[in-house]
Amino acid sequence: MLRLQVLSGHLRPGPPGPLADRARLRSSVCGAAVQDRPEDVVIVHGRRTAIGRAKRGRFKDTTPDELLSSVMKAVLSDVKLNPHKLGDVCVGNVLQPGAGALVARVAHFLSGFPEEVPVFTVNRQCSSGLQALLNIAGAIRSGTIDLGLACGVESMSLRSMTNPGDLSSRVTEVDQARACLIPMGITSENVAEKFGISREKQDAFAVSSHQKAARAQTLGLFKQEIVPVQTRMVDGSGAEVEVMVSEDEGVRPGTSMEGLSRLRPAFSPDGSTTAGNSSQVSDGAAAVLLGRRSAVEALGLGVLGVLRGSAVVGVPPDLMGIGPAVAIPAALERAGCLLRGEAGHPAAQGGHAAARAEAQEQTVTPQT
Ligand SMILES: CC(=O)SCCNC(=O)CCNC(=O)[C@H](O)C(C)(C)COP(=O)(O)OP(=O)(O)OC[C@H]1O[C@@H](n2cnc3c(N)ncnc32)[C@H](O)[C@@H]1OP(=O)(O)O
Repeated sequence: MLRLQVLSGHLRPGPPGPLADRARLRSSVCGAAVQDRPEDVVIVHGRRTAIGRAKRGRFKDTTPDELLSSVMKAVLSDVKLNPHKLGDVCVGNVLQPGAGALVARVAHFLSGFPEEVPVFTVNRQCSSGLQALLNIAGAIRSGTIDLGLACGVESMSLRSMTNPGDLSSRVTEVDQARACLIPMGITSENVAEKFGISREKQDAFAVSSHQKAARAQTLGLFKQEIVPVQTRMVDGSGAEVEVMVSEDEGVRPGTSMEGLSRLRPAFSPDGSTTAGNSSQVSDGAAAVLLGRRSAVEALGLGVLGVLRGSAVVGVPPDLMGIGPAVAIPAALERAGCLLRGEAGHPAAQGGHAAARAEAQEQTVTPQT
């Protein structure tokens, strides 16, 4: 939707700006490179829940199957598609048992989807939802299915990140295996140190990010994509109350450099990663409907975008946050897209939060 159009705008030559319509989308660098083909994998529609603050927000007592079901139903109902038309459903998840396989199938039936439509789940850590999208796209490309639903869901309120599960006692004998056990906050510190990303730079990025999100909220730009969810939560007095969740909870419009500078490092006494410049712990879900262009057009559905290419690249576990800085240039190259700036920027070769932002600033101009 709007977000897709803005991202495509980043890839156009000249100053970035929102694309007004589909014709302009097609004239973007990626779009111009390839003509429409019946076998294109296209994006039809997508919705998400609001992002709740884990453990303290209004989704803290909502189970992930309910979050997931709300977006699964909304996407199909928006485009008036009978769920029987879905060839497959893939759900990305990290923390729920078995990557949320049971959560996904329960959500499927809570949504009123038929049993003939299968569901599977995938865990590629932070990229699990994206991987779900690639799995559905792959099945469309191979001719296995015509249409599919790619989703992602997480409840960080109801599950913890701390239990690594059963691992060999030899995990400490192999450096890279041992590095897989490093907490993510420390990997952020490693990235900041390796790429010289100062506390000031991280705080500045956080301020800019909160400002953009607050402005978008004020302008109502997220309304189109957020599915309002009616749920229940236990409030401070212990009473169960009914709530409607329709706005992201992590946005702090009053965020300032001065306020952020007062926060203590969250993971290491001498570190630079704080509660203010970290990714937050959150609860939420999203779903995207994909299909082969020929099947989508035969059903009279619209096309929001085309999946031109994708790439997955492994990175050192102790620097795991740099993933997007390496994978984005690789994906754009595979898609035949041009990058604004230089794909060879040092942080693009190997960046967490601000480092990743640094690389992206050099390759994809941030929207103001
Ligand atoms: C590839 C990937 O993305 S991997 C990432 C996976 N996710 C993670 O690793 C999660 C990392 N983040 C975390 O673990 C947590 O967010 C932490 C540990 C950094 C912080 O957790 P919390 O202490 O619960 O953070 P919380 O958001 O509640 O903020 C704590 C306090 O910091 C201060 N604070 C936080 N943000 C701001 C801000 N923008 N401006 C000013 N003060 C702030 C406030 O005083 C806040 O207390 P309040 O909510 O009562 O006002």
